[in-house]
Amino acid sequence: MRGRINGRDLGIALGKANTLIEALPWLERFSGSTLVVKYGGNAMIDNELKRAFAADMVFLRHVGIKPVVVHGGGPQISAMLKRLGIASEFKGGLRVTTPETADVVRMVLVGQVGRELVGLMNEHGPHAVGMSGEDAGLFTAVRRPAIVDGAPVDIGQVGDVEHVNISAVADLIAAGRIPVVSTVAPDADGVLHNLNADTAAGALAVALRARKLVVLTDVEGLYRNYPDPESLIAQLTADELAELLPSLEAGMVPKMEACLRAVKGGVPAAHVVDGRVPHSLLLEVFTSEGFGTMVVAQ
Ligand SMILES: Nc1ncnc2c1ncn2[C@@H]1O[C@H](COP(=O)(O)OP(=O)(O)O)[C@@H](O)[C@H]1O
Ligand SMILES: CC(=O)N[C@@H](CCC(=O)OP(=O)(O)O)C(=O)O
Repeated sequence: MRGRINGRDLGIALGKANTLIEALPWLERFSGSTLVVKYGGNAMIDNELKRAFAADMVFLRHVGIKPVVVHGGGPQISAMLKRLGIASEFKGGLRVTTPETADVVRMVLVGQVGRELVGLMNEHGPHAVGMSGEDAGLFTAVRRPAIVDGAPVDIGQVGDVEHVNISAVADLIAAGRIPVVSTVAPDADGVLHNLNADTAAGALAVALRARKLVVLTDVEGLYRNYPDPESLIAQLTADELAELLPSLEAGMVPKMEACLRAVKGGVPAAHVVDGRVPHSLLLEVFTSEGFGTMVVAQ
């Protein structure tokens, strides 16, 4: 039987009630809106964190917000390539992708990382549906080079999102499901491309006219002078970010480009938050203080 709140516990109980009521204005504001959440491979540290993430997505769904998950898996792909004796190489923050690498990327993202997240969310009920850019024509890719020292360098089957077929996810959202998107996609000729997950999340947030893009990673947010902890940026505008971009290092480049693309494409706010902190997404969405770094149009 449930214990009843008694006088001794009242302080703690009122604290819980205050936490719930602090969320009210944010629930009112965001209920009914679409939230694109990018869950980075580096933030998938242990099962407990992944479970907390899955519970957060289901929580959002239950309070009337429409989460769309785009997951990464860079470290997981690198681990599988190593097991298979295939070298990993990155240029300008993007993986050099041969046809053989592309097969491994698809196998790990679709068959392993995406599956696991879908399974964790579905422990709460039949909520999540996994799909990749190949399903229902969700993404069409266009080959992109890496930018190294200001110059384009060919890195194989790596793509940007050329076209999004929003009906592929809109139908799932309308049915009350949580789409969990793995970022591989065919180009116009049907050739499989590896999409950076930040890039794909930014493009999807714009196409879906999302209310927010939230990127979960393994740092507290964007640092002006990485890794000086004093230089963490709480908020910046698209113009300020555009100015800062050329000075950023590898992993942060696609992430901040995605935030910029989202905000310039009409998404009111893009956030980078620390996915190593359990429930960091709830702290960002439902507290007045917010969490991590927020990018706004102006
Ligand atoms: N200015 C910066 N602010 C924050 N992190 C930075 C910055 N420059 C480089 N980084 C690096 O970017 C990493 C995050 O990118 P990445 O490793 O690709 O993560 P994810 O798997 O979440 O996409 C951080 O762990 C950090 O080492
Ligand atoms: C082109 C490219 O670099 N694709 C990424 C896709 C996965 C990803 O983006 O994962 P994270 O978000 O965990 O970094 C890769 O192959 O690692």
